[in-house]
Amino acid sequence: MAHERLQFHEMGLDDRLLKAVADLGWSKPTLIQEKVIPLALDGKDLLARARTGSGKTASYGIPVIQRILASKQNVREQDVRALIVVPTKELGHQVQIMMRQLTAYCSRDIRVADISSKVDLSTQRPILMEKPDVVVGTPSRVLAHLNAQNLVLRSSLEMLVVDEADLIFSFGFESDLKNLLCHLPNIYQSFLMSATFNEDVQTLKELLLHNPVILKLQGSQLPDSSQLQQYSIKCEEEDKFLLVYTLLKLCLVKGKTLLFVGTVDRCYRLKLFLEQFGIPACVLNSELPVQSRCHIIAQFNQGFYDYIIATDEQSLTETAAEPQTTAGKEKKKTQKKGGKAKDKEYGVSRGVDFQNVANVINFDFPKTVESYIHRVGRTARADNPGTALSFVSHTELGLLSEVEEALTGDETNSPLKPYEFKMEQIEGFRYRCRDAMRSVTKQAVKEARLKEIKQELLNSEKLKTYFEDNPRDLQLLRHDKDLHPAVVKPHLKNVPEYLIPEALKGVVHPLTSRRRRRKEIQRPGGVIKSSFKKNIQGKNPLKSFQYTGGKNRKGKASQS
Ligand SMILES: Nc1ncnc2c1ncn2[C@@H]1O[C@H](COP(=O)(O)OP(=O)(O)OP(=O)(O)O)[C@@H](O)[C@H]1O
Repeated sequence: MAHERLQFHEMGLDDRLLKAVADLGWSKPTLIQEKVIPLALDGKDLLARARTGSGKTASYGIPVIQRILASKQNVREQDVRALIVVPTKELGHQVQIMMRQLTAYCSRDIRVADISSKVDLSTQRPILMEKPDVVVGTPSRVLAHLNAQNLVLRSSLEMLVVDEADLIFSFGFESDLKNLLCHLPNIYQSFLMSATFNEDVQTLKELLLHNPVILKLQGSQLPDSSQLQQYSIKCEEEDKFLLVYTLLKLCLVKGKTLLFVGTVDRCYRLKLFLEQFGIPACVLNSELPVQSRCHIIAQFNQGFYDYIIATDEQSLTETAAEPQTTAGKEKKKTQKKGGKAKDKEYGVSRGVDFQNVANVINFDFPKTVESYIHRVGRTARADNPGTALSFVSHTELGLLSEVEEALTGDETNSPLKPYEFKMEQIEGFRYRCRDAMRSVTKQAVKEARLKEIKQELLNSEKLKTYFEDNPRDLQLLRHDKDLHPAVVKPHLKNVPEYLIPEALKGVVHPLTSRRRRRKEIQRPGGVIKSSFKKNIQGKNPLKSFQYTGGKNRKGKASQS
C-alpha cells in the first residue's frame, strides 16, 4: 500500500507556523521533516541523517518554534530556550534566515539571534541581554559569550541542536563544545543533524543524547539519477581550462553553476582566466570577510550571478594539484600563507543553501568522499534537478575511485557516468586558452587576490552599515567585476565562428559581452533565471548532449 505522507497541518502545529510554511511554498513535508517533527514534538532526543538538501533545517526549526510557542502560553519570563550550534558563519546566517522565515507570523513572540559573526563580544552583548528565544552560533562564539556571562543557559535552555554535526569536530570545535556543555542544564532535549555519519558524530551522540531515536533516512547520501546526474571526465591541467572555457563560453552549461577549486590561489587563477573571455564570476573563499561571503551567496540566490568559483571548507591545503590517493582526515588547523589568516569558521560546501544551482563543476576533484558529497549536494536540492561534472586529472584518479566505490555501495553501477566529450573537436580553442593563460601569471594571481581582499574589506564595511537601511544600494554592489583589467585581451572576448566545432555550429550561441549586459538588465532581483527554468525542462546540454566519440562515432552533437 502506498505510504501517505503526513501533512504539515496534521502535525498539530500552530497556525502561525503553518502560514509561514505556506508562504515558503512548501506543500508537503520532506521525508526527514515527516519523521523528525512528530518525534521532536514528542520530546525525543534525535540523531538524524538525511541526504544533502533534504530540508533538515526546517525539520528541527519547526519543532523548536512550535515548542517555544507552546511553552510561552504558560506565561514565563523571557529566556533563551533553544541553542542551535553550527560549524560555520555562513550556516549561522542561513539558519537565522530560515528561523526568521518560519517565525514571520510570530516574530513578536519568538526572537532569533545569530551570534556567529566575529564582531566584538560587547557589540553582541545587548542582543543577548534581551534573551532571544533562539540563539544560533558557532561553538567558539557561544562559549565566548557564556564565559563573558553575556549568555546564561543553565536554568533556561530547553533544546539544543547541533547542525552539520559531522563537521563540528573536524573544524576544531571539540574542546569548545565540551566546555560549552558545562554551561547547560542537566536536562534538555537534543538534536544532532548530519548528512554523513562518522566517528565524530558517534562521539557527539554519546556526549549529547539520551536514549535517542536514530533516523538514517535514504540509503544514498545524494539524490538518485532521476534527480541528479553525475559525470566525470578525465583531463589534465591545461585541458581543464580548455574544457571549462568551452562549456561556459559556448553556453553548453546552462543555469547557475558552482565551480569548486582546490585552493584560494586557484580561485583567482580561474577567475582571471575566465575574465579574459568576458565570462564574469564571483569568487568565494575563506579570506573574504563574512559579510561579503553572505552577500555573494544572497545575490547568487537572487539570480545576480551565474558562476561562483569556490574553495570548499577551510581545511583545504594550498597544494591541490599534488597527488592524493587516500582520503585523509580533514585537517583542523586554520591555514596561513603569506601572513593571511583564513577564517576557520568558513565553509560553503557544507550546509549552505545555494538555491537553484543547475550545475556543480569540480574543477579540482575534492579530497575526500565527504567533501564530494557535500559539494555535489549544492545542486539537486529539495525537488530540483541538477548536474555534477568532475574534472579528474591522473593524480586525482585514486580519489575518483574512492568516491565511486563509496557511492556505488551495493549497486552494480557507479552513479558517476563518463562525460563523453570529444576533446579534439575543440582543439581550435587551445591557442586562445594558452594565450589567456599566459596573462594569468603568478604575479597577476597575487595582485588579483590582494585587490579582491582590499575591495571586499571596503565592501564589507558598507555591508555592515547599510545592510538594513539601504537594501537598494546593496543591489548595486557587485562581486564579479574584472579583477585585473590590465591583463584582459579584448580580442578573446568573442568567439570567431570558424572556431566553433562543426557539430555545434548553429546549436550554441556563445556568450558575448553584449548578451551579458542584456542579461544583467533584464534580470530583476529575486527572480529565478530563465535558463534554470529551461534546465528544469531537460534542455541542459550538459545533460542532453553526447558531444563525443564513445557511442556516437560520427562526432556529432546529438540530443538524446
Ligand atoms: N517541505 C519542503 N518543501 C519544499 N522545499 C523545502 C521543504 N523544506 C525545505 N525545503 C527547501 O529545501 C532546500 C534545502 O533545505 P536545507 O538547507 O534545510 O537542506 P539540508 O538537508 O540542511 O541540506 P545540507 O545537508 O546540504 O545542509 C531549501 O531551499 C529549503 O527552502
